[in-house]
Amino acid sequence: MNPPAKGKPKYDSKRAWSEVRALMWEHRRSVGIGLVLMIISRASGFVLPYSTKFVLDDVIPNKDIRLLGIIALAGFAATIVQSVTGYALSQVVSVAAQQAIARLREDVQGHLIRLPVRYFDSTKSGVLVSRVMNDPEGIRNLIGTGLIQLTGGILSAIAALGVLIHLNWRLTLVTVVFLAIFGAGMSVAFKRLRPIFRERSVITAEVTGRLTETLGGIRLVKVYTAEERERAVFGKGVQRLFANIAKTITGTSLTGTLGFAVVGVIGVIAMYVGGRDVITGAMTLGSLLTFVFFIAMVTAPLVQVASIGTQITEAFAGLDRIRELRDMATEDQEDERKQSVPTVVGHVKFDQVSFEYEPGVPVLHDVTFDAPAGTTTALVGSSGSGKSTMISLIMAFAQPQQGRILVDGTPVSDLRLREYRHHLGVVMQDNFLFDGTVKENIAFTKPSATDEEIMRVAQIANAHEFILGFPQGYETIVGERGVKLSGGQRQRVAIARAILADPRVLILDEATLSLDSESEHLIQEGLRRLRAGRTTFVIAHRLSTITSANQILVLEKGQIVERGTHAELLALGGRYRDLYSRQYQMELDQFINPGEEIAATG
Ligand SMILES: Nc1ncnc2c1ncn2[C@@H]1O[C@H](COP(=O)(O)OP(=O)(O)OP(=O)(O)O)[C@@H](O)[C@H]1O
Repeated sequence: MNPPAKGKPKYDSKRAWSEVRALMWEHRRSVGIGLVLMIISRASGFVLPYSTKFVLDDVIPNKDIRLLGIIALAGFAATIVQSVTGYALSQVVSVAAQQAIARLREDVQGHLIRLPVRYFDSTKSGVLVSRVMNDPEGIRNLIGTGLIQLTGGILSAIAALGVLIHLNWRLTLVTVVFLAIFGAGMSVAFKRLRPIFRERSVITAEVTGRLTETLGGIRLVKVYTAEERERAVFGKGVQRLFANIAKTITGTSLTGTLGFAVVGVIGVIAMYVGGRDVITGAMTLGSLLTFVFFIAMVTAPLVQVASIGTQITEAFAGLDRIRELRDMATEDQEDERKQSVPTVVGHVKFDQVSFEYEPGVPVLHDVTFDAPAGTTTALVGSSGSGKSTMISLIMAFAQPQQGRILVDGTPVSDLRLREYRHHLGVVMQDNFLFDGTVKENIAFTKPSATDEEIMRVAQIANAHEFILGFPQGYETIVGERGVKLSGGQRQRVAIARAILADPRVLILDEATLSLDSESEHLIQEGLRRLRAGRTTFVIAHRLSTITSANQILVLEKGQIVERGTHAELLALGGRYRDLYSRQYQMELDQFINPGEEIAATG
């Protein structure tokens, strides 16, 4: 597991504050009501301790039962007001905060999934999940009870301090000196704790990410009996998390202890100095007891301020991370600057395209070719030669560093991606299905499709028969990533899905594994129907595909080394012939699909 990312943009507290202000302004109604309720609640909390003074100084010496009744009534009323306002406060403010969290989560997820693909390649999914689910939680502490409690704490500490000065200013001065020492200790402690708190969210994201991967690859883990290794990796992560939490527990409990010690010392001083003042008559007994109560009313909020302060720093850090993410331009935002091209015919051209993922490591070099609308271009070449990279560029997942990719004469970089991708269709080796019904998976490309449409495309894709074979038919649940279907069945659902999308440009990555001849035939037929009339790019592994392609591009180390039709390239006797005799001839010898003999020999 990696240490926390270094070289991150610096934490911008000015911007964070302005964001918090904006957030509070947006929720000014509930924050305002919350503040009023909090002030009423805190003020009513003063009544009971302050009435002690009257009971001791006025009621008892004068045996004034009437006044005692009034004080008791006032105390009772204040308690009710305090409880009701306290309840209303949490209702108004907490609900508003949760609503804001829900909205922010929606917002962040919406922004995240519109970011360019390269961002997902370079960021762990655990981190992304945490960005959407955990970081917005911080809001709770800002517009929820956190900041209001903080304000309330500070206000009531100030008010209580006023009462203390009124009761005995000398004693108050001594108290303040000790509180200042406590405050300084707290500030040092929290300065040290803050980075540890921040690191916690990084560790949590990493551990969650790894756990998600382990579960996603559970079959691989089991086959290679890697359970113990995965447990150890997870254990290490969890221990790191534990060590981090342990540090913060030690830190916070130390500050708590310091708080208790300070309160104790202040209590002792109050008892000693105050006791002498009572003896000398400088202070009444009632004032002394009230003083002691009010010391607690000053210190308790201060301790609270320190802990809420940490939560608020956490919240700031979370919002800061969200801001970083939201500052990244989404593909939609980039689209706004581009011209709208509603129709795509499907004429694709690569014009001296060069591309690298990592600076200085070229993956494609000076690739030029023309794929007229409706034709099929087969990409062949050894592993790592750049076939998938070419496909990524066609899907506009990445932009070439040099050269242009033109669609109907317009550079892809000038097209609105949303509009362009609307005309794309894909069928990959490992077709991703979502956990839902077969019907939902086919309709993924057109949610408004009718049952008849879905059935029609399933028939064209040769999927209808096997779907009807399931007891639940089209309502069969396919399981996460489609695990409940066979590879060939998944492939056919993906073909149906692509047919429904009715794309102008089609991308196929043929399966490398041999399927039994029956389903192989059904899939080939489905693909043939899908390809008809569409510009198709296919990473070809099947002989029937390359023989029927309009052009074959032979890639080697990111360059096109040969191009032409199957017959032309065979006649050339070069790299393609080599590949052909090694790969396809073997296939031809072992396994001939119906109809292929003619194509292969023809
Ligand atoms: N996201 C990425 N970041 C960095 N390098 C990458 C990335 N994806 C691919 N590459 C590199 O680019 C080169 C070409 O990979 P590509 O996947 O295009 O090859 P391919 O011809 O499709 O191979 P295969 O037939 O094995 O799928 C490889 O050297 C690979 O390591």
